[in-house]
Amino acid sequence: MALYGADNGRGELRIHDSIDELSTDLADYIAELSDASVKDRGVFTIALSGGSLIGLMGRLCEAPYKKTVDWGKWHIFWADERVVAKSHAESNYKLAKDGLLSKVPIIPNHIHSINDSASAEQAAEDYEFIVRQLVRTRVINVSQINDCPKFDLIILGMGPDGHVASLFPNHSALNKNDEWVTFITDSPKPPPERITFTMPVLNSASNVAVVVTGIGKSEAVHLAIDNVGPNCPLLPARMVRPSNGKLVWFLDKSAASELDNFSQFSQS
Ligand SMILES: O=C(O)[C@H](O)[C@@H](O)[C@H](O)[C@H](O)COP(=O)(O)O
Repeated sequence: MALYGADNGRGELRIHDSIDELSTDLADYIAELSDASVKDRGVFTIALSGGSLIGLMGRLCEAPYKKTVDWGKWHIFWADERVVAKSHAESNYKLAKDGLLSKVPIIPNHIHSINDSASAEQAAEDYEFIVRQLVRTRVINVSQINDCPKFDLIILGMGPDGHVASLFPNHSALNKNDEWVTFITDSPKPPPERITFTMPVLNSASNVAVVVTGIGKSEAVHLAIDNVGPNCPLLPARMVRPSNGKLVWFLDKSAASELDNFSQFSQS
């Protein structure tokens, strides 16, 4: 059974007994957002990350979602990407293509992948150009607050160090406020070269989901969500607070186990 924590200002918590249950809830959530967005604007813009997330989204390729989701209206982006060839085992594009995109009828030119034959710096510049074009043509919504792109959904994983997308703790990319897409060449998590949406873009989305499983991330979940006082290290995941959107955490019990109110959730 899914256990829903109250929103403490750091997002809605959806804590699940099993990975299986989490995957179904995640598929329901994405399908509902897609329906609402297609009804409202005729498109659904979703930005993916890499890692275990794509496997957890796998339920979307199964019944009933495979038939009921309006895949032709989806536009796919990457909140972050490793700067490697699209055919490379480390490519987030390849991961998503093999695990999801090749199994559902998404229109090929709605899949907005990076320029994989350029340097990290050039790839970031090119990707921002693509996003700007689609903002101009209103495929991607725009935030009235800061003119940033307003994706219908940005879906993130989180590392045990609290990184999201390719925004790592204590890295200068975390403070980039004047660009939509930036690059790094020294990622602590391999491979080193990556491009990533900046924090203002993450926080401009209509919906942000952070999907985290496993005991190895429980401390970072605690630091990202609980009130941990002024000496708390500045975790990228804690900085995710959509200014005019909704944040939802999808956690399994292991990842949630160090939350201050975990015992309360587990009894509800
Ligand atoms: O390309 C990447 O490496 C990412 O987008 C990264 O932010 C990832 O989502 C987290 O590191 C969680 O990855 P895991 O779920 O595999 O631990």
